Amino acid sequence: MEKIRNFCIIAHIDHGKSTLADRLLDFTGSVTEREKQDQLLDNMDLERERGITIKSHAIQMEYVYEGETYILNLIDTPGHVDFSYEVSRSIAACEGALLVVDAAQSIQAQTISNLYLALENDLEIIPVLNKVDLPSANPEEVTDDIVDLLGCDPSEVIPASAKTGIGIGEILKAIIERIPAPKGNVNEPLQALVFDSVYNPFRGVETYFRVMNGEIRKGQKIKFVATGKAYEADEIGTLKLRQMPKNKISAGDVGYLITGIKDAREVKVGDTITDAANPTKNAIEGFEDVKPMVFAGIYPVDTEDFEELRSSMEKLQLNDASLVFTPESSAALGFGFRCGFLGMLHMEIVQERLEREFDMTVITTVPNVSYLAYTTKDKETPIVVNNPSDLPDPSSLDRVEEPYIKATIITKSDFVGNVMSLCIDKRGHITNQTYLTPERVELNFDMPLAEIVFDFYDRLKTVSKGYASFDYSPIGMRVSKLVRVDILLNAQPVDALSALVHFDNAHNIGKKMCEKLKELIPRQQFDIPIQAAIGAKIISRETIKALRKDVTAKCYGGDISRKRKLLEKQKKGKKRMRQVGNVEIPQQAFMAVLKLND
Ligand SMILES: Nc1nc2c(ncn2[C@@H]2O[C@H](COP(=O)(O)OP(=O)(O)OP(=O)(O)O)[C@@H](O)[C@H]2O)c(=O)[nH]1
Repeated sequence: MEKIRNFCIIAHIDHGKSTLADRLLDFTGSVTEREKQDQLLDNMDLERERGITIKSHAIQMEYVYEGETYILNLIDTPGHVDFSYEVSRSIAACEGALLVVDAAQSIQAQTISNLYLALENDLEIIPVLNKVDLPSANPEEVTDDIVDLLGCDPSEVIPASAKTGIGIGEILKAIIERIPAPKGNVNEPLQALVFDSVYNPFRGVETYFRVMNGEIRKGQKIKFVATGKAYEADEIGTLKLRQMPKNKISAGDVGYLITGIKDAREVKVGDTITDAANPTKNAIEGFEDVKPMVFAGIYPVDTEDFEELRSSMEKLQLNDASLVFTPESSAALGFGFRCGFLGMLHMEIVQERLEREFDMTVITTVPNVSYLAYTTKDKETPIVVNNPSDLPDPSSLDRVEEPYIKATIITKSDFVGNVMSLCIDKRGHITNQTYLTPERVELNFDMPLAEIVFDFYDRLKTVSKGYASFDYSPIGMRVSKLVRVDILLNAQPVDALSALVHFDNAHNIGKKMCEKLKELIPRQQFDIPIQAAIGAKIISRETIKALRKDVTAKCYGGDISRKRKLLEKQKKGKKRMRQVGNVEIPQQAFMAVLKLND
């Protein structure tokens, strides 16, 4: 165990995490030249075909230092804020972290948020100043920034280039000398932390774990503490470029487990694996069920495809444990599902996979966050509102609470004004402002999650000309004045177009919604009034004027095949349209509320 080092790499996006990992693998000879050319690529093709993530989640290197062979386990952390809980679990499996900072860009929002996670887990931090080869690098200044942030000595910061290989030997030396060896007792009952899992269509769920105490043996009867389920460890092993089956993995080490589990939901990141017969008394602390943050309806374009959609969603859930869904029905769209996602990125991935892997064309409705509503009858028991139609009638409503987040934004001082007005526009309250250097400012805001899940990040990039980085973490529920804005087309309410918005913005949003829908809904053979309403009160109105579009008008003469082609083309264009009453609504219209500022 003294010869094992478990570490992760934390960095802001694009600061060179993956490139550094590759360089470490090269330097330790974990990939031979041939493997680099042949097997690595083969492996990747295969993985691509099977639809498994190409990146490895943990990789083991061997490195000889001062005559002793060390085992270095590099544990990968997911990069996107949607998956921050998973980052915290990966971090919990390590004793140390390389904090990679780009020598041209210095410290950014995710550098800080990931650093805090690492410090909470008592990790030894090794600061790496990457990209020193860049002409635009500012090594002295950025080193000062790092020293200020960590309170370390400037000599502890390792200048490196993941591209040219500068400093890689120094980094390996620091990993061995500065990161403590894992602690743990081989003689105690098995206690292993699940930090990741992937779904492999041929072998079932592969679970990645770090043994904290005891050991896990091939064939052992094991149990997952949170789910309470027991399995046989069919195969265990360590992860090099490919899986290396082993007979046993002991305290301190990292490995994979295959048990024939076919449903990803049975393996939860953060859970503890233990021996079924002699279970540990101390499950690893801090287990959390991942909670979806964003909800939206998914409906088949063709109502007849509902059952097919259900079976596709069930299959998708087998390998995406964080996807949740329940059937719902909409007067406008018929039967579909209300789905919960970790964030907007996750929602896009799910929609994309339904189309690509299952050939389903779906309509997604306006996403919203999850609210809690209390009625005057019962002011204590909340009603969970994941769908605008679940909001109780305003007359019976006592109060509504919405989720808030703490946002961390780092930007240049020139853009502080712009960023502040954006955040205030998004109902944010500034809580802190710190000058990291005379040019760089860290701003903290408390903001409603609902305001940032949609277009916030894009607008932040615009107002800061790209010089702002952003991260957030949830801070609980707060009371808010919410109303539901309904949309009526041809005097018929279209429930799938309803949105929950803050009262102060409701009139403005209602007006913009009507204008946007007028743009997006194609003209039809009759006038279509569009109205926005809060309860029975109409707050805005537009009209789409009638038009008859005859696509075959151009086809004079008798060429029937050409005419058919045009009609076919027109049918395709309609694919993502839904007939609601006698109005055809294209997919974009259902998302119109998100694009009001375009
Ligand atoms: N010049 C120079 N470029 C580098 C260096 N390290 C990484 N890069 C480049 O920086 C870009 C981002 O590097 P990645 O390794 O993909 O960064 P990452 O942090 O893994 O990014 P994500 O995976 O998107 O989070 C790539 O274009 C790299 O080629 C370096 O030391 N010097």
